Amino acid sequence: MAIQLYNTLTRKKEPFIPLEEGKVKMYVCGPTVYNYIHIGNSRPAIVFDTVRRYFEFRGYDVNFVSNFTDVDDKLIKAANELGEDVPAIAERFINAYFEDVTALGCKQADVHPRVTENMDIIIEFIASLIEKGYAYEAGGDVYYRTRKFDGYGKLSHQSIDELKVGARIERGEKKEDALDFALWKTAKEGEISWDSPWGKGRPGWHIECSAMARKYLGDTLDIHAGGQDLAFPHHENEIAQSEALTGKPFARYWMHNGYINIDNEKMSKSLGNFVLVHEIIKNHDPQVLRFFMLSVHYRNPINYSEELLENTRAAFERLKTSYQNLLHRRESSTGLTDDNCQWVKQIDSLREQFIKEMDDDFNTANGISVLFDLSKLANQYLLEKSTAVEVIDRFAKEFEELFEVLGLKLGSEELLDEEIEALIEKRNQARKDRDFKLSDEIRDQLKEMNIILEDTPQGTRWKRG
Ligand SMILES: Nc1ncnc2c1ncn2[C@@H]1O[C@H](COP(=O)(O)OP(=O)(O)OP(=O)(O)O)[C@@H](O)[C@H]1O
Ligand SMILES: [Zn+2]
Repeated sequence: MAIQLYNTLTRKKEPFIPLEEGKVKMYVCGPTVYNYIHIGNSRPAIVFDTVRRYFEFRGYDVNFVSNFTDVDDKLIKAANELGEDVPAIAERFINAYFEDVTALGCKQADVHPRVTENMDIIIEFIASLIEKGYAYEAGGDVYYRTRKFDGYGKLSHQSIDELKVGARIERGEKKEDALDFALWKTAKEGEISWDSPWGKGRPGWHIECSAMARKYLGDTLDIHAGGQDLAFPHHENEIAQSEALTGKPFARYWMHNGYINIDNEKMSKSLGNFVLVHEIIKNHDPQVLRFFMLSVHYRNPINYSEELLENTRAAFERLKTSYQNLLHRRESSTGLTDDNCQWVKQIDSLREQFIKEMDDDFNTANGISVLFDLSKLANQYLLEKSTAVEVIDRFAKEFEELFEVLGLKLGSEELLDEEIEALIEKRNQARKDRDFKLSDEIRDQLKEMNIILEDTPQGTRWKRG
């Protein structure tokens, strides 16, 4: 069966049918790089990285493009406030973005295009829209003629008349109609700018994605994605721009992630109720944050609190401990045992269950439940008197593959200090009990994780090797 995904455009779950067999062309709106990302901003990064990984796991070749908005009003404002220039700020926060999302287990996109490096195609795009009558110049600005585009409102399911109610013409704007939006903004004195047929200025926010998505993925994409707040007006405007230019559907499937809230309010920079990823990962394993995020279906809201994050840590550790215990047991395991088939069958059926859950609109929450079932099954197996290498390996491989799909690491290199100390405590107890086999096993386990023990008269000391 095909992967089913919820399409904001049709408000239905639909089977995913790629434009080109075996391929997925996917564009995710990236950050405006004027600050560190907060936990809310990290949700689309984690969610759509997982979507990409899952498509790859199911054998698709994914072309994944995610932009950086490296010039816009917010960046210009930040530059003025900090007394720095826009490119310096953008560079700093692009680096910070990579650092944060890499820590969260996100792979780099195939292309991370930047607005400032694509000015030529953006200007060309706007010029073509003017030529076709979908845009007009007014005093150095260029606006999109919203009413001219028939399907306007189809993504956010609003009619032009409903939209008209909320629309205003701000002072100084030279729009023909309150619904029109800016494609090009004339530069104010001293502002960063680029030459264009309409004078010095910079592009509006929406046009950049239409132009860059087209350059890297073509006229029609399989999937276009971003946070729920982007559906309107950003994505609605992207559709208007792209479809007016090409006459073809811009994206076949639109995916939107739900909000991270704090006290039931959207986490956002403007409300000031945000927690930066950069800060939180100083005291919390970033993998736990990823696990936390994936424990909820991507379209549901998450009410964030540090306490909740802390609670998921124990659950995540339980999964990893099962895996570690399997690896340990491998050495003392034998060849085939009589009931191998039974266990392998059960593992197979859990794998199938995981795929079924993920095929259903990337239900990572249920996928993670299946991982807990796998862990329970593994723990049960480890209670058997004798265990077979073959079964242990099968369990271990399943853990490794399914963790990889979710971008989670089983790696012991992330052992926290407390975990190391707990293992040392366990080893001390084993030595008191004169269980030298166990105490040596723990020493070896720690050694494998690059932790070196030193027994001194004052007790056991440890260091990372
Ligand atoms: N609280 C949130 N929960 C989930 N996704 C969010 C949240 N806030 C922003 N996003 C998403 O983060 C991505 C990056 O957005 P962008 O850099 O434009 O953030 P922003 O709009 O400046 O953030 P803010 O909303 O805090 O002002 C977008 O896909 C956006 O939808
Ligand atoms: Zn966009």
